[in-house]
Amino acid sequence: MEEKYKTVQILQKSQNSGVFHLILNRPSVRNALSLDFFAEFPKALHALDQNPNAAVIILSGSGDHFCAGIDLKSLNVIAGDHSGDRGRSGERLRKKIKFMQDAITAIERCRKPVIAAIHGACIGGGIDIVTACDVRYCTKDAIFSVKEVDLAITADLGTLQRLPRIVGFGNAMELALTGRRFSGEEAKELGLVSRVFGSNEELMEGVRIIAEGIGGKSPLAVRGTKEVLVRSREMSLEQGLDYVATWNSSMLLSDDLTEAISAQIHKRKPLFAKL
Ligand SMILES: CC/C=C\C=C\CC(=O)SCCNC(=O)CCNC(=O)[C@H](O)C(C)(C)COP(=O)(O)OP(=O)(O)OC[C@H]1O[C@@H](n2cnc3c(N)ncnc32)[C@H](O)[C@@H]1OP(=O)(O)O
Repeated sequence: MEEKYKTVQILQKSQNSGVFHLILNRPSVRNALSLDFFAEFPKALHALDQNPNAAVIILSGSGDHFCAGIDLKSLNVIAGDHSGDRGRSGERLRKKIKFMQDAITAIERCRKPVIAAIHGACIGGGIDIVTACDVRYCTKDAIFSVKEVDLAITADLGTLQRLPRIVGFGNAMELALTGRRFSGEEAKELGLVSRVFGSNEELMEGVRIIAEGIGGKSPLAVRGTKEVLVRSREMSLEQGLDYVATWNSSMLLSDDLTEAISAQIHKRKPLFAKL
């Protein structure tokens, strides 16, 4: 039985496809991110990571928007504790920020691919989330903004680290310094999303097909591809090549390789054991 969450929801829309939906689920406040969210989100991802039936995760928002960023009412709770010694209250605040960062990084730690399906607004903390995802798609009417600077905040949950690696340093700097809104089409031009869909229905259907395609591949090869790509960002070319050689020195011994080759030769669909 899946755990019940207040801020997110896990759904499996079709049995056996391996595709699970993780939905930001506070539509009345446009899926704004409360402190509860930062506790529940990594738990939900961990549950999916550990679920052998889950091969791919689609992350989306319920209602009219993907995510309105940090819950502005929680910001007071997060940053408003000035009690006691200033050094100690600073240390408490640092601990909270690290806890929130960790919740977003849980996306990268998840062994299964996480695909963001973005519609409507994706603002501030929403950008922190989608830049940690493995693949991003959006609707034509999606609106993005690295909004933190307008709230007198230096974005601190990953956007300033991950966005430049996706759209390039200059583009990330311009978006983060201006906080300006940009469209789904511009997000595609920048390389922030891989494809733009005409409507939310088309987005969810298109992403489902893509996710099912990935879900039908060798779970070990998919896991290895995510792991090696994410880890290689921090490595030199030589270190990255060394890492993948070590990785494959065990993974290439798996039954998946023989199954994939046999399926290719016999022109049939491969069948892989779950992870
Ligand atoms: C330590 C710090 C860590 C992280 C920091 C992250 C920083 C950020 O995330 S910065 C970004 C903050 N977010 C925003 O500035 C966005 C604010 N919201 C909007 O711009 C709009 O709501 C919208 C997302 C464009 C959607 O517009 P619309 O559909 O017209 O809805 P509204 O009528 O504006 O809102 C409906 C309802 O939701 C409440 N709400 C919206 N956003 C938030 C939010 N971020 N936090 C809390 N509540 C939010 C809004 O107040 C309305 O509530 P009612 O009670 O119905 O009035």
